[in-house]
Amino acid sequence: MRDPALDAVMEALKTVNDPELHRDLVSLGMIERAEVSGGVAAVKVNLTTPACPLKGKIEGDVREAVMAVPGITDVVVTFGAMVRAPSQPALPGVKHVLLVGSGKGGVGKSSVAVNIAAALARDGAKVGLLDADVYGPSVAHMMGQGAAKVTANAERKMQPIEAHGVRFISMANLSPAGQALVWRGPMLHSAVQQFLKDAAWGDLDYLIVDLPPGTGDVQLSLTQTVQVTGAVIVTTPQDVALIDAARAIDMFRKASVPVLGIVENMSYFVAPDTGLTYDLFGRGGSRKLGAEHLLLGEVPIDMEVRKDSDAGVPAVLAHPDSVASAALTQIARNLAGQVSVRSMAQSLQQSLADLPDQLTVV
Ligand SMILES: Nc1ncnc2c1ncn2[C@@H]1O[C@H](COP(=O)(O)OP(=O)(O)OP(=O)(O)O)[C@@H](O)[C@H]1O
Repeated sequence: MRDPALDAVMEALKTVNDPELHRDLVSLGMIERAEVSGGVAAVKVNLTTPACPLKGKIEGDVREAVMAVPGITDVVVTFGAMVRAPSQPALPGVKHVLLVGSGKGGVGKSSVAVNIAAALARDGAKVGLLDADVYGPSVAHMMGQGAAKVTANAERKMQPIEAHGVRFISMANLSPAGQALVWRGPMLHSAVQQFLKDAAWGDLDYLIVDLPPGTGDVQLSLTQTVQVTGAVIVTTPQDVALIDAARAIDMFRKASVPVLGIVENMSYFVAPDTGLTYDLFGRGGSRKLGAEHLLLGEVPIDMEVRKDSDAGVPAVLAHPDSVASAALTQIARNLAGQVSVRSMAQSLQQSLADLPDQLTVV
């Protein structure tokens, strides 16, 4: 028997749009459960990522729409999440490979990659982190696992190390500490292949890859080895960094890797004693990279970010309430949001392509 109160709640939910996907929650299949009992509605929304940047807005919109239904006196909104895999998942079990690159060194690419990974994992996503910065691997140290060694499992696959809720592999955990790696292109190609394909990553929503700075062999090798969902470019706002960042963007464009957004690191500095803000490198400079590139966020220079890195705990976990950590957390969520939008657009395109020819809109 149909429940008219439940029907009315479902009708109300059809008026609530996902703010990023611009379609209603019902037709997107995001309402996992809706019940009405004694005037109280219980609605479970299945998000496209646990790191949804607009969870609060969706909750507010659902509440408002359902409370407007006559007879409803309260509404309880709960959330679940399932990251959608693209039609061609990157690797078996790995839904999305996301590259973190930069035009030049020292702009904070590894710090951003580590904090994005930790923030997504804290939000409930299954996250891996591959340190492909084979010349200057710093991820192991930043994760507090500089001395750990990668072992082989029963299937003779590399077993990623786990820390802060993230599975990761870094060259630093394979080579004796302090030894420089003198590798040439083909060796690098096979090392990156092995890290990706011969590691027991297990099921992952996101595999974050910390690339070496610049536009070289490793970057190309990666884009040729797996289906990459997209790349993030980390830059400081100063002109010399932006020129190199533009080069990195161009490289990804040529390799057909979508650039999902820009992270402006070391954007500004707030003096802890006076509270005054200094735009040391010219805050907002990354907008010069062009309006078509989404700015995922601006991270201030914060001594805690550096200290936490050195102490082996990502800042988003060690000091979650600092301005820099809040920015990094929001960047991770904005990135997850971009991945959802891309996946949705891809699956819509796919369903259009699957339509019989006579139905295709011309
Ligand atoms: N927002 C920030 N505030 C303060 N220190 C930062 C910030 N971002 C990064 N750092 C520090 O700057 C240094 C360089 O950062 P990181 O190693 O992440 O850069 P990178 O671009 O990956 O460098 P490389 O190209 O050499 O691998 C580190 O000491 C790091 O702790």
